[in-house]
Amino acid sequence: MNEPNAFRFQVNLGGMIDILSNHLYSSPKVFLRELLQNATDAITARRKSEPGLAGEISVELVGEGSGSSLVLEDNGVGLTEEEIHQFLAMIGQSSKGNRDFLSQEITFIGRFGIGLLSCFMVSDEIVMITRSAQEGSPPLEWRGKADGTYTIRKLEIEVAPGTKVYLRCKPGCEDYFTPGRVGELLYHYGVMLPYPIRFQYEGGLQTVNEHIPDWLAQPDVIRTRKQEALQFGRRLLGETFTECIPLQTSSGRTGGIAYILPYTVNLNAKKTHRVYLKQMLVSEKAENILPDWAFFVKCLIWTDELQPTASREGFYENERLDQVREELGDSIRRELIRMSAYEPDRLQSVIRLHAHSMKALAAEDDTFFRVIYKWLPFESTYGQHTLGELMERSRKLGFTRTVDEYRQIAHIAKAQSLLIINGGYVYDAELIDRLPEVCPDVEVEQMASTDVSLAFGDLSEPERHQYYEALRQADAILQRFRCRAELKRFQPESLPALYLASKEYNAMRSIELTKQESTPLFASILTNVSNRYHEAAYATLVLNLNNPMIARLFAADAGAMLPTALEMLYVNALLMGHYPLRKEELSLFNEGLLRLMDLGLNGNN
Ligand SMILES: Nc1ncnc2c1ncn2[C@@H]1O[C@H](COP(=O)(O)OP(=O)(O)OP(=O)(O)O)[C@@H](O)[C@H]1O
Repeated sequence: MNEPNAFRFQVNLGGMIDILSNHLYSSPKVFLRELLQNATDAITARRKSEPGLAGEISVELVGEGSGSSLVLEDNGVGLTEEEIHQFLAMIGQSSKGNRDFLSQEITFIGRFGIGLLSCFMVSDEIVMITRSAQEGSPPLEWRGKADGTYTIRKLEIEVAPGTKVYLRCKPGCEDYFTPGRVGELLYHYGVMLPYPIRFQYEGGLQTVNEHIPDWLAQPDVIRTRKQEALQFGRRLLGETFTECIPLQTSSGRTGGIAYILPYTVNLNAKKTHRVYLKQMLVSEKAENILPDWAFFVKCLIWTDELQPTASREGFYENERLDQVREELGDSIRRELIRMSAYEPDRLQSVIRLHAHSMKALAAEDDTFFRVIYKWLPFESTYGQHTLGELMERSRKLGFTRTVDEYRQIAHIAKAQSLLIINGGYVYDAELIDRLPEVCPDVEVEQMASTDVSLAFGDLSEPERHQYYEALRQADAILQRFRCRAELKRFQPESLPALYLASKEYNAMRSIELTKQESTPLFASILTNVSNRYHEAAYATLVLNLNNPMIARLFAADAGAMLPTALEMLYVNALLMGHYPLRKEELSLFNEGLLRLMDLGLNGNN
């Protein structure tokens, strides 16, 4: 039998570059990151056999904008001709040998063998002059083109070991070839690099990473040098901060600074942090490096133990990352606990801005909850207060589980000085529920709208007789809404009527509201469902005899006025309780209003 022919895959380099530039890298600017990274790796590799070598990276911009060139030189390990064929010209092949994703040892930053291709986003050709540090290696010139071809030639010149990369500005990329932009990007990516980077351009020379901040080795020093650390954060993250927290893992291999955001952020806000691997910025948008609750900080993190993904915009989810995330979270938690003991005012101002984050953390961590519960703010019928302040007012705290329930009873509870907390926002009810574990002398009780009726005063026997007939009429008027009328006395006087509904009734109401917006088929299914609730479903309109208008309505023979007045009171009570209105209730309100105006005008005539 004939052997099938074996062919090699061909790579369309143009297509490959398009994939990288449009789908892998967030912007062409990353070419400078990749070049700095290669230079750093090359120096690190050479220092393995020559530990005393002082690494150096120099960048030169010749000209500006179109027609200009950028040259990046390092005194690293260089490349032999064989290595060029094997690593440089082979896409996806790297000399850096740490492909093992589980490896704990990360010597080099690069490892995918694709980084250099990013240079094609800003230049049509990459020219490299390199001389390997191996004894007797000749200087070589490699020219790689975006069409996938390359040439190599030996050079008859004297050069020291190392590599020089030349890029000529491609039309449309002029912005990346100006001194301002190059200087800014070099700082951005290389400010923490251990090897000095010098940048030369027409009329200027600057050292990018003159002072490597010493909090890299010991993040704790920012406690005594806060202003410096805040300024560092402003330069790198472009925001003005007033608070920062040192971060460090137990291995000492990951550290950083967490800057507390000076404004309140949404629970779902994207959390992005800037991460330096081996002191080189690899990720500006790392999302997965801190616990979810830490959405109130923006961090600078440096590590030598995490594996970046090929795009560098995240890190591989593995046990190591889990541990780092946990320990960085611990650093933040510990600092907040420390503040509670020594700088409570500082902690309180953080809580005021980031209550949501603090509650998320307290919900997850009992110790933290015990430390900060007093300062957590809650909405209550006594206003917006911290739990500590509310507990000073009463050792018995009522709370609701939903915002709707709270709204339905807040006005009446307020009038009766009943302390009820709105537990409807995320984490709130959960935390209140746990309060007695922390403060055994505090009682908490979940309240439903039907519970406030406990504070209603019954009518006297003669009153009951007096209003019997009017109440019967009122009951009949409200029957079509499956609502009963009751006459009571309660506070505040200004509230004429209160709408109370059982859970079943509320369920039925919301099914009916959905029915009004559904297709006929779905509506008939919903009818079957809501029928199940009919038996148990009831609502009550409690009319307040303390209210002068209700007193007049029931005392006098209201006659023609009674049905309209009751319907209006019913709709008004629904609105006060924040219940959504059904179609017929809305039209009732409109018609009722007109009818009352009509009656009023006729009466006045
Ligand atoms: N300045 C340099 N000095 C020495 N060798 C270099 C230099 N730049 C590139 N190389 C060689 O070229 C290879 C390919 O580089 P490239 O940037 O494409 O990938 P990488 O750095 O290995 O991995 P990654 O894609 O993760 O950055 C490297 O593995 C290295 O062997």
